[in-house]
Amino acid sequence: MLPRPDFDLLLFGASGDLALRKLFPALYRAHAHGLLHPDARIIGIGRSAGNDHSFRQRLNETLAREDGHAWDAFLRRVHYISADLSQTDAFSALAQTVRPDVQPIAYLSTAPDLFVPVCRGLAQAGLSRARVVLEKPLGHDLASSRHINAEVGRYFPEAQIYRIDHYLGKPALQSLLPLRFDNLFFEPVWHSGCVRSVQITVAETLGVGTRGAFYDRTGALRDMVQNHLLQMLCFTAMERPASSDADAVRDAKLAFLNSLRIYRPHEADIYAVRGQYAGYTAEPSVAPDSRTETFAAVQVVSDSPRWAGVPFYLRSGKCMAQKLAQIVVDFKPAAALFGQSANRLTVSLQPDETVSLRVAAGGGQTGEMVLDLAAQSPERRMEAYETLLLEVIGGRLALFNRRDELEAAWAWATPILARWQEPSAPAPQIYPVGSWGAAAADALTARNGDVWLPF
Ligand SMILES: NC(=O)C1=CN([C@@H]2O[C@H](COP(=O)(O)OP(=O)(O)OC[C@H]3O[C@@H](n4cnc5c(N)ncnc54)[C@H](OP(=O)(O)O)[C@@H]3O)[C@@H](O)[C@H]2O)C=CC1
Ligand SMILES: O=C1O[C@H](COP(=O)(O)O)[C@@H](O)[C@H](O)[C@H]1O
Repeated sequence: MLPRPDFDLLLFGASGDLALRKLFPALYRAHAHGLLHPDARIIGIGRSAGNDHSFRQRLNETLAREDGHAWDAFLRRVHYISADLSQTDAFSALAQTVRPDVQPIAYLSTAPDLFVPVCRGLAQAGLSRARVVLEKPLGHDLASSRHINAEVGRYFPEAQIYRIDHYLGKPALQSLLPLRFDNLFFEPVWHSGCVRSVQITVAETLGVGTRGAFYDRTGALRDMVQNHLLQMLCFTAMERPASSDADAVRDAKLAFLNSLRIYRPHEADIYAVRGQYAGYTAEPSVAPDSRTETFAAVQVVSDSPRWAGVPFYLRSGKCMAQKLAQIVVDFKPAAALFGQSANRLTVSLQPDETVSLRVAAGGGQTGEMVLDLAAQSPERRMEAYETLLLEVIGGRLALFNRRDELEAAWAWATPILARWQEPSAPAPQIYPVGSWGAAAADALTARNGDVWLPF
């Protein structure tokens, strides 16, 4: 077992949706499996009034667990402070609650407009040794992301900043690196000579639910594509890193992101499609005339020599037919001798965690070789947020985004977003709930003689 360092976690936004739905359950699971130091504390901070007792009661009501002993012990770790983080005087009292001899961790599960005031407040209150965890979205375009990064960088060095993309905590995505780089079977054919196309789909069945106010300002390209899908693409298409160190992997991702073609407005109209599910504008806190996209599909082009001419298709949306996240690498057919066949490698992140390879089996037959990652794993599969929280506690940066990577991703996404702001841009195409998104996305693949896979 890895060492279990002691810590005080200042969880900003503790009363919010993400903290209650994902972060506290993840911390509880880590606790219940004995992965937290016995003295480690979680100090929740929110604007709502409350104290340790009332907040524990709230957790009890929201997240009650059956196994009473572990849950009670977990609740004893949890404290709550009510503070208005936009006020500079909030921080000295917070800093005094942190034990001087343990690692402070500040997890900012708040809107990004609080990132700078909180970082400034923490540093001025003497907590500049804290590790700082920043939730996405870090800004809403390249300029705002640069601004936040520059401001946060005035108070904390890059080595203490953990920018979350929870897809990097998904085990099947992590499996992609050893799959590619540690197997002689794959790396030699991982290039435009053998790969016909790459497709990445992250589809959700639910709509925006209670997050309409946030989502309507955000949209699918910012919410999912700029971060989760581009990270999946980086793992799929980056060059071999010089080593497995955090910075070597981040250097390789950065180089790939810098190879992506930045679209001019007329190219955005050709290569990017947006859609909106029917009924979206009637959702709570959504503008009745909203043009926000709940579905985005983009053909990405890399100018790296490895990928010359290979289309990368990305799509993501809400209210789609199925909840799934997968990467499909579609290989070119070999010159036919016994009948034509093309291999296809599918890495499924969810709902199943599998790697499937379609192979020709002779006599015109093709079959799937399926590796069930979850069934094969001798260890408990952790949910992404548990993995990432344990990485922060352990001080390991490899699964977090570096500033330059994030800005390269924004540099790619921002011109498309800017085009979509223009009145002359094609409006989002309405798609039926339970479908595969805007039909116009089919034109992206059809143009190259492809279809969205595997449907
Ligand atoms: N929810 C999700 O599924 C995901 C969210 N995220 C990101 O995580 C962040 C948090 O999201 P979410 O939990 O949904 O947001 P919520 O709006 O549900 O929660 C915001 C939290 O911030 C607190 N807060 C707001 N203003 C202040 C203030 N002035 N002083 C002190 N506390 C304040 C709120 O306190 P109070 O409620 O007490 O007023 C609440 O705890 C956002 O950046 C979001 O984009 C990222 C991925 C998924
Ligand atoms: O970051 C986000 O991700 C979730 C989807 O995450 P998943 O792990 O359930 O696939 C998405 O619903 C949310 O809108 C977005 O902010």
